[in-house]
Amino acid sequence: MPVEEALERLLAMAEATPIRERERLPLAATQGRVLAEPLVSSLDLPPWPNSAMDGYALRLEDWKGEPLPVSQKIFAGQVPEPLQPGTCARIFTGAPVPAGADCVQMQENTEVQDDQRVRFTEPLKVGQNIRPQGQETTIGEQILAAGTRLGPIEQGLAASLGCAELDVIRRVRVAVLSTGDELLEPGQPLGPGQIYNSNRVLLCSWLQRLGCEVLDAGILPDDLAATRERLAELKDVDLILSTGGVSVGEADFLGLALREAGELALWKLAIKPGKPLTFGHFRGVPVIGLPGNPASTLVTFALLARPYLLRRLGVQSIQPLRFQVAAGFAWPQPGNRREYLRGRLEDGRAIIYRNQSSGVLRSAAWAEGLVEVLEGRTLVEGDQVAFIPLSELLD
Ligand SMILES: Nc1nc2c(c(=O)[nH]1)N[C@H]1C(S)=C(S)[C@@H](COP(=O)(O)OP(=O)(O)OC[C@H]3O[C@@H](n4cnc5c(N)ncnc54)[C@H](O)[C@@H]3O)O[C@H]1N2
Ligand code: MOO
Ligand SMILES: [Mg+2]
Repeated sequence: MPVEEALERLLAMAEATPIRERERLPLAATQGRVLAEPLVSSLDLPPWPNSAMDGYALRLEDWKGEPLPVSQKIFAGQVPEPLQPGTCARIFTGAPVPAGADCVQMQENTEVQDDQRVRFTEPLKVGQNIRPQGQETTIGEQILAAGTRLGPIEQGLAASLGCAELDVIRRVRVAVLSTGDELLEPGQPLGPGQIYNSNRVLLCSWLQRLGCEVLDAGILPDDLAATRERLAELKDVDLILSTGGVSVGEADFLGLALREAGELALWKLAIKPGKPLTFGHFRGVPVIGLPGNPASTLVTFALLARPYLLRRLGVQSIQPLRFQVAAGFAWPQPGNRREYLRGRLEDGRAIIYRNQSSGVLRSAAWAEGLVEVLEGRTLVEGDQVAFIPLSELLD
């Protein structure tokens, strides 16, 4: 199955089981969360016309080339008197423009005379250096759509509109399961035949960055009965995300357990790394089985599980930024799967890590992004390839 089709099917399944429960949170606690309601402005921004510069406010008509006396001084936070005709007002950035004034000259373009009157040394236009009321936002305008993910910028924007709390979709509850008899948690001495579990922490901390509630379901031995049992225990979650045990080996039981339960939906993708990615349900709970090789786990989580999770929350824009760059490497052998090579940009070209084995997580730590090579494609140096920054995928 081509990658696009797999993604479409995953997204369709996500849309069929949207998470709708919401909670009201203090603004500062909404980082990474998804807006449940459109954010509509209850004020004009700015609420009143204000000065964009430190200088002098005046009515242009009053200025006939002669210096003007200063009738008041207005700081940000103060409420000015209406401007006396024939005068100017000393004004500072962010201070309200007095009624009657229609432009501000910055102080660099003025000279204060000995008699304290102000001479304007440069031409002026109506509206100059005034930020009009409602220039950014007017009352009733929709500022952010429901389904927007909140980050520092959106939080800042909500604060500028006076929101102290926001309604967000509750977190997705994800159980993370690592499968494999060979796995050992870091911190213990490695025995013969063992390797440390790297997928667990990789996924748990990635999910946390995405705003998920993570339930660490530990390590599952390679055993069909144990797999069935553990899957059955994880019934209060929105998704079971496992790694390993999805290929065709005699110790790969995850796909088998789903097939047995009659709910295996997706298997064998034209993606490298990540071919055996598995999606299904176990007694109604969605299960995504990521392939166990660490780089396969990473690529399939980034490109398939992440958008699935975001879509469960109602997020519409899930496509990461990608751009075309010149390949700084050759790709002489066309593949029958779409490849996501761990690469970086050097002198404007994409170069790739020397070892692209799906077992080598170090390739991704070295990389700045995924270089997409389409199925059937060959490349000579200088050909255009798509580059997806990893930073786009991590949050
Ligand atoms: N005969 C075939 N063999 C394999 C095929 C195939 O099509 N035919 N596909 C290969 C591909 S592609 C992949 S990817 C792997 C996927 O295998 P599984 O998802 O079943 O994963 P495991 O076999 O359990 O483990 C694979 C590999 O990854 C290591 N691993 C697993 N979990 C972790 C973890 N939590 N932390 C670190 N490393 C982990 C595990 O030790 C294995 O080395 O199958 C190929 N085989
Ligand atoms: O798809 Mo497996 O693609 O070697 O990592
Ligand atoms: Mg296997």
